[in-house]
Amino acid sequence: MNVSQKSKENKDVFTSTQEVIRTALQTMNEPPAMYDLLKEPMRMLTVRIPVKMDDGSVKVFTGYRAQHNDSIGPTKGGVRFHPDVTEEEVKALSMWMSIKCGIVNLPYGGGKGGIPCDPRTMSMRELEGLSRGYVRAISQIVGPTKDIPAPDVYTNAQVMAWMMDEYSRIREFDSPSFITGKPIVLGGSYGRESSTALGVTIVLQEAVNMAGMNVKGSRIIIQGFGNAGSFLAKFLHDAGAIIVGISDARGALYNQEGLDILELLDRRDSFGTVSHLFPDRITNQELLVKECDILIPAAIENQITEQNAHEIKAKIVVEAANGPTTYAATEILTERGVLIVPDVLASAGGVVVSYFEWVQNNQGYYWPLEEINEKLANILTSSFQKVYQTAQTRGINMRLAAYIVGLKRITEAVKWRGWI
Ligand SMILES: NC(=O)C1=CN([C@@H]2O[C@H](COP(=O)(O)OP(=O)(O)OC[C@H]3O[C@@H](n4cnc5c(N)ncnc54)[C@H](O)[C@@H]3O)[C@@H](O)[C@H]2O)C=CC1
Ligand SMILES: O=C(O)CCC(=O)C(=O)O
Repeated sequence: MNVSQKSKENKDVFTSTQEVIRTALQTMNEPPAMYDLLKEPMRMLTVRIPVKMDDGSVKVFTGYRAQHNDSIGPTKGGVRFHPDVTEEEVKALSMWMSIKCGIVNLPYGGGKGGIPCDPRTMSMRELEGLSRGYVRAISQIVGPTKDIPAPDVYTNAQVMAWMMDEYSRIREFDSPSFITGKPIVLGGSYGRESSTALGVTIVLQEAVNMAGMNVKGSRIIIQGFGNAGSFLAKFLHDAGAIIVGISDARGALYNQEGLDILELLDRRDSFGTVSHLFPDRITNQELLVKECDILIPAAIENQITEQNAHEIKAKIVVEAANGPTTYAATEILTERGVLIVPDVLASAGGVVVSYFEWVQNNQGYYWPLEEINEKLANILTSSFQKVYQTAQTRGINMRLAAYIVGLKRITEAVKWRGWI
């Protein structure tokens, strides 16, 4: 796909998010001014970041940080390093974060950052320069009580550590609560690394119960084998599911008898790539329409569209990725009786444990893993039920229901503050 097609797709992601927000607010009888406030991030910063590359040249990168709405509290959300990042995509991602935080009741609004770049072709020294340069460029608008970044696609605990160190140097005091997803030794939380996948597993279990199915013995396809996808494959494999398909940026693997997940986990690289090691690779698009009971997109946006929604075989789609299904495809799948657990609910485990990390940093007292996972399970189980019941009671699809649940707290906060 060429650059202009990608940027058109990202624009579509942004405008269709606006449409779902508009419909949700209308259903909630909110005044038009509420939509005017929430249809765009309240702040969008674009920065230029010069980085000295290993060959002696200077490369200037573009960076974005979007802050959607801070009526409930500081904004929160990951930073993405990926070649396809665009301004529209980062804006949409920040809007989804607001809704996600609203659904799981966190004292945050949504934020998101991104840099169009390809970390797979950069050295560690260049990546460190880029991570530190990004923090210097956005330092005025971020901070533990303003906007708290975290990992997303192709960023990890090492990138968070560099960013935290740079911020602490600028402010001249140690600031662990500036960012989450850090290594444990620097104030990271137990369970953050696996939290997105654990959250997906918890809501998947709820969805399976509602559909009268069992995780054990279910045939599952997972698109994406990075942080979210790889932990998910392990958790679901351990729960007795048969993982029949996985994929990464280079292709996909499918075997209706089940893949050898432990071997794939062992051989994947640090960017979540493994499919190129096998000769019988298929494409990501071919994988999505293969036979399975449950489909879990856990990579990037716009994967299930009007083009392939009719061919999806799964009975349940659980969105670990942000924005993998277009709204038109949501309607087609719902019409076909496919139960969708939307991204803003299914992928909320990461930000929930990021919140726990921030709380622990602020109080300087750290919780054991069992306590974190138990708190996470309670939040996500009740959030699933809230969204599911809203969908049932109003006779609407799960995505619109999730937006209504998520927007409710934001609109309340906006009104109490006297903004509208
Ligand atoms: N890491 C986190 O805490 C959270 C992540 N998410 C979402 O989960 C999704 C995956 O994120 P992570 O696992 O953290 O990223 P990651 O960087 O660890 O892994 C990304 C995976 O997607 C694959 N990928 C990249 N470009 C692709 C393409 N064009 N087509 C197919 N596959 C491609 C990569 O090969 C890799 O397997 C994203 O949508 C992210 O926003 C959501 C909530 C939290
Ligand atoms: O952990 C966080 O703060 C945010 C994670 C994130 O970017 C997401 O849920 O999409």
